[in-house]
This record gives sequence, C-alpha cells and structure tokens, in this order.
Amino acid sequence: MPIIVSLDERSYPIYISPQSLHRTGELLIDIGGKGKVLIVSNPVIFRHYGEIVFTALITLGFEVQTCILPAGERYKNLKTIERIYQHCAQYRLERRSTIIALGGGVIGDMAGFAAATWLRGINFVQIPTTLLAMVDAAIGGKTGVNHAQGKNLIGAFYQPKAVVIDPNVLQTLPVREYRSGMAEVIKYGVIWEPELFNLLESQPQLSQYRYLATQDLEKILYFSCQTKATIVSQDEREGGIRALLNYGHTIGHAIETVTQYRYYTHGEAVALGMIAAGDIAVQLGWWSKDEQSRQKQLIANVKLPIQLKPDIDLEAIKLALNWDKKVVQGAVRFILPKKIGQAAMTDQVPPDVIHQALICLIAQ
Ligand SMILES: NC(=O)c1ccc[n+]([C@@H]2O[C@H](COP(=O)([O-])OP(=O)(O)OC[C@H]3O[C@@H](n4cnc5c(N)ncnc54)[C@H](O)[C@@H]3O)[C@@H](O)[C@H]2O)c1
Ligand SMILES: O=C(O)C(=O)C[C@@H](O)[C@H](O)[C@H](O)COP(=O)(O)O
Ligand SMILES: [Zn+2]
Repeated sequence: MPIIVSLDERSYPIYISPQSLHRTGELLIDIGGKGKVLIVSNPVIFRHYGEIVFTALITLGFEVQTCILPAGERYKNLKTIERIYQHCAQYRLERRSTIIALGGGVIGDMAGFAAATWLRGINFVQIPTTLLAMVDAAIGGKTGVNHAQGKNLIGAFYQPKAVVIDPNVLQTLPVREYRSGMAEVIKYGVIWEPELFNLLESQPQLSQYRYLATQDLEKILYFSCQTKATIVSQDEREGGIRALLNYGHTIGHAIETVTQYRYYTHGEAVALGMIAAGDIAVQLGWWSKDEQSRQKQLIANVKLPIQLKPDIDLEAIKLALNWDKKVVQGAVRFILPKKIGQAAMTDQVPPDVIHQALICLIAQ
C-alpha cells in the first residue's frame, strides 16, 4: 500500500517498492497520465536508469523525450530552468503532458518548478534516485531554484501526481550522498519520531548503505516518508507545523550560500545546522546536554561533519541568516529541539547565543 500525501484534490501516492522503476508506465497510467512525457535528469543518473524508465514508458505507448541537465547544486538556477522550458517548447508539451524528474533533489526541485510554471502547470511525477530525495525532497511540493542572495529563494509550491521510490537505485549512490540523505532522516527523528531516532541509534554501522539490513532500510524509508507526508498533509504551505521540517536549515542554508555550494552537500550543511540549533537549544535551556550529545553522536556515526571548516566567515553566515524564508519583520526564526521527537519554532534567540553556537561549531 502506498503512503498517501493527503491534500484533497491534490492528494498523491508515494510508492516504495524494489523494481518500481520498471513499472513507471503502469504507475503513470494509474494516475491518469497520457501522451507526451519529458524525462528530466542528469548524465550520471540517466546513464544508470534512463533506459529502464524510457523503455517502461515507450512500451505502454507514451511519447517520450529527454532533457539532460548538468549535475550539481551550482546549476540549480533560473538559467537551467530556461533549458527545461526550451525542451518543453521544442516538444510542444501540453497541459496534459507530464514532466518526470529522474534524479536527486536538485533535478526534482528544478523539474518541479518547470512543471509548475510551463503553461501555468502540467503533470509532474517524482522518481527520486538519492536517499535525500526519497525521504524528503521528492515529497511535499517545494520546488524552485537558488538565487545569488540565497538558497531556494525562487520557487513555487507544486505537488507531484505521484512519487515512485525504487530503493534498488541506492546501490549506485556515492557514499557521500547516502550520508547526506541520512542527515534529513536524523532530522525526522529529532523533530517528530523518537522511534526512528532509536532505530538509527541501534544500528551498529550507519555510515554506509551496504551495512544496513534490507528491513532496516525499508523501515527508515517508511518512517521518513510517512513523517513528511503527515506533516505536509497538515500544512501544505508552511503556515505552521511544516516549518519544523526546516530544523537545521536556518544555519545550514546560510552555510551553503556563504560557501557557494562548494564545500558541503545540502545534507552535510543541515547536519552542521542541527548541531548548531541543538547548541542554541542547550544555551536557552530548551533541551539537555545529554540529548545534544546523542544527536551529535548519531551525526558522527553517519560520518557526517560535526565541525565547520575554520576558514569560513562567521559574520557572513550571520548576515546570510537574514535571507531565511522564515524571517518575519526582520526577526530570524529558528526551529529548536525540546526533546528527541519534539521541536518548536522561536524568534527569541539573542545574537550572542547564535554567535556562541557558531563558535562552538568551529572550535570543538
Ligand atoms: N524540495 C524539498 O522539499 C527539498 C528537500 C530537501 C532538499 N532539497 C534540495 O535537494 C537538493 C539536494 O538533493 P540531493 O542530496 O539529492 O543531491 P543531488 O540532487 O545534487 O544529487 C547528488 C548527486 O548524486 C548523483 N546521483 C543521484 N542519484 C544517483 C544514483 N542513484 N546513483 C548514482 N549517482 C546518483 C547525482 O548525479 C548528483 O551528482 C538541494 O538543492 C536541496 O535544497 C529539496
Ligand atoms: O519540505 C520542507 O518544508 C522542508 O523544509 C524540507 C527541507 O529539507 C528542504 O531542504 C527544503 O527545500 C527547505 O525549504 P526552504 O523553504 O527553507 O527553502
Ligand atoms: Zn533539506
């Protein structure tokens, strides 16, 4: 049974099943897809999985074209979106046509934004190929690109018609990207799901995909996708509870922007952001030193970074915080943990507390 993101007429299924890539055609028919399909991907991912998806669609009568974009966060911008539009125009995509994102969060965010805006919205399906995109980016309808001033500043809420997760594709995922996805999994454990946190803590080896037993990976995928689906179903446009999903992102996004996406993957920056947010929470008396060390230990067990490179300009990070989308009337708002499985938002964090958390992040 798929997990459902429940949003009235915009509700959609998340299928998690090995070999589901081979069933892309049937799944697309199930959700009413017909006619033209544009697969948006990058060269590495398309080399691994493009043909499977292409064939699955062609054999069921779809008219399939491809749009292969350069890989990397630094291409997540409006210039690349224009390339997708060129393909949409060249292949005359119509309102009933479908864009399929075959890739990680970068491809998903961009393909989704193009789908949201081409002809003011055409069908969109997510086939995430990174752990991070499976558990987070492909679900919930946040689409968009970066701007020179900051991360994801341009975008739209636009839900996919389905999310198709084939865990087998993780076999080719580079280990650094697997770890990056684990950061968002840890996030769910801290903000929402203590059982997931305990499951992660109980793993003897978390740092590589191949060390995880199949049933544990399945549980991790289900817990994570279910958590995201539950939160998004309650608050599609981040008017309230959805902001919890931004745990670790306030400082994480600032780190990514200031370092121009060169040093850290998104998940690595979020891991650092969670440690800093946890430290702020300790300073404010929101959560215990003991829970902060459990969080830090888990992050370290995954072999995600727990320290910021010393040459990074802390003042620049503090300035970049002002571009966070949660800012209200100039006040930066943080998601802070209260206990494992519970977090809340506050705009009452004194500047010296933020400064101290950043200093701690460097000097450990
Ligand atoms: N929309 C959302 O809700 C949301 C949530 C979280 C993150 N994001 C965004 O997602 C992006 C990060 O996504 P990501 O971590 O998936 O990184 P990514 O999309 O950059 O992919 C990472 C790398 O893995 C490679 N790759 C992907 N799948 C592969 C596979 N199966 N085998 C081999 N190589 C593979 C890609 O070519 C790429 O080089 C960021 O831009 C972030 O802002 C969005
Ligand atoms: O889905 C959400 O809501 C999230 O915040 C998930 C985050 O992991 C993700 O990185 C998201 O893109 C960040 O959103 P933003 O609004 O801060 O750009
Ligand atoms: Zn994220």
